[in-house]
Amino acid sequence: MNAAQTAAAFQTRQLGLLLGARTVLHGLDLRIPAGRWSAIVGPNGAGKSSLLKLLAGLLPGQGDVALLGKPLHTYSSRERARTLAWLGQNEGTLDELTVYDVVMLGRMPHQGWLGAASAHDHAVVTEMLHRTETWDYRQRSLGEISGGERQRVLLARVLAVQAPVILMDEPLANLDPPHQTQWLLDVRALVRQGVSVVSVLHELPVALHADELIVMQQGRIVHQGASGDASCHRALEQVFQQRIRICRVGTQWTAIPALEG
Ligand SMILES: Nc1ncnc2c1ncn2[C@@H]1O[C@H](COP(=O)(O)OP(=O)(O)OP(=O)(O)O)[C@@H](O)[C@H]1O
Repeated sequence: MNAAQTAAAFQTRQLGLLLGARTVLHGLDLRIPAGRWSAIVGPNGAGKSSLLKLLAGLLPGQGDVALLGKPLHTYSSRERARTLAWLGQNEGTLDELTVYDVVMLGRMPHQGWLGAASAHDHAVVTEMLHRTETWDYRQRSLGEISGGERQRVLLARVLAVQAPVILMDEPLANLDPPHQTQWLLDVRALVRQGVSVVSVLHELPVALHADELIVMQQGRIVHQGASGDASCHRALEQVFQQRIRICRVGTQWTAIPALEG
């Protein structure tokens, strides 16, 4: 086990979020292991995206967040951008940029303030465009490609950061089944390299492949544990109001709609 794996990717203490009069997150004490893939799941409005944004330092909340053993607020913005890569939802401001330039944005934390992209930066961008099968669109603007193609470009940008910690909010949105499978394989490869991946997912059959699930409901964590554990499956069925069943298909766990009664 290397040093990054012995530390937690994230450790929170009494992490809370109040939006207007509404308590969105209720004092969460959470440890997310390093070098693993953790998937945050739960019903609409449970607070999943809010939690991810607080872990990324994108929203001010109450309480503390430590990233790889060090308080998040003590990171410089540049150091944080190198350490933690973020894939969010609805990033509409990039529409005018070419696909190539969007992926090159992932290299910015590695460049000097006025520095041009290096040959290494171009090589990494090229590799990630090929890996996400977006190379053919590289000269088109982000606003001129389909939703799934766009999602793959944003994934390429996140991969181009080559950060030890990656946060992804609904990374499978608009991806067709083969690209969902590819995403799963990419995440596994990242974890094998020691990267910590935390993703918010609605696709339970994919989430059930994570090392660990964090199950949320109404701003609280109701379960955290291995995705294959029976207690985890019961927690999922409970937060989704017994309207899904977790069952085994071959060697895999999956979720199906509970159509009976
Ligand atoms: N600006 C806001 N003001 C007040 N409440 C908000 C605001 N933004 C979000 N909320 C509320 O915070 C709660 C958590 O929202 P969040 O987006 O974190 O949930 P989520 O679990 O990611 O949901 P979904 O699965 O629908 O994406 C929801 O009840 C939402 O209505």
